Amino acid sequence: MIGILGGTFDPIHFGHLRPALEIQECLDLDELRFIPCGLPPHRRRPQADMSHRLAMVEQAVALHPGFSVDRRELERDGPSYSVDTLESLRRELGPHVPLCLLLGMDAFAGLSSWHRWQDLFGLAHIVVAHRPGSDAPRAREAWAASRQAASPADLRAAPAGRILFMPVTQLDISATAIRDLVARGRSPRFLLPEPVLTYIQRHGLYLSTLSQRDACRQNN
Ligand SMILES: Nc1ncnc2c1ncn2[C@@H]1O[C@H](COP(=O)(O)OP(=O)(O)OP(=O)(O)O)[C@@H](O)[C@H]1O
Ligand SMILES: O=C(O)c1ccc[n+]([C@@H]2O[C@H](COP(=O)([O-])O)[C@@H](O)[C@H]2O)c1
Repeated sequence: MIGILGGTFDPIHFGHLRPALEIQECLDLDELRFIPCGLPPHRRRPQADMSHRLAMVEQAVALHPGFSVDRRELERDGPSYSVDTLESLRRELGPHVPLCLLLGMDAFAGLSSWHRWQDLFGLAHIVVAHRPGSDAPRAREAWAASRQAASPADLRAAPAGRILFMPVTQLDISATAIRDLVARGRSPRFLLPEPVLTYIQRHGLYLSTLSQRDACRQNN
């Protein structure tokens, strides 16, 4: 069984990595692929370039065997719709391999606004990680009634179509808060892996315009 976690990853942080690891272990996933999106469909353009976001994801996934990076959304033009990604994965994996799309509760709450959202269930299971401040009781009720899986074993029994809610360790970490800390000259250390922090510092990512000017002056 394969899991995928899509995200803007601007930057990747422990709020992505720890729940991903817990879900991978709990579901006994053979592989968990992180899929950085090229052009996020429902939000402003990312602050860091695609190449930087990819490099940070690569640094992070290298820390754990069983994690990998899938670049297909970066290599496609147009908005990175999940349904297109799942269709291309399904073509490669064939119809029988169980595939799990991992989402945080905040992303799950907006699922019915996604491009061709009804088709997602024919392509993958949906595994929802609880996230601090993001309970979505109405979305849960609406969706769970017909599709909720009772256990990880239910997911293995079919290639797609079920929803599983996973009570992972609650980490109140967001990429927005990390970008904000850096822009204010504060350290985001211990919210994200050290190699990712080093990468951010080395490339001067997320600095405010003022700090960018200072950094440029220091480099010249
Ligand atoms: N702390 C967290 N706990 C659980 N899930 C999370 C957490 N942070 C992100 N996710 C989930 O990971 C996926 C990718 O998230 P994304 O890259 O947008 O990170 P983010 O921290 O939400 O970013 P931003 O603050 O820029 O919106 C989404 O499904 C999101 O719900
Ligand atoms: O397919 C869609 O319409 C769609 C709409 C919103 C978000 N997504 C996907 O959901 C994942 C998390 O998105 P985000 O904006 O929270 O980083 C990422 O893989 C996006 O491509 C997908």
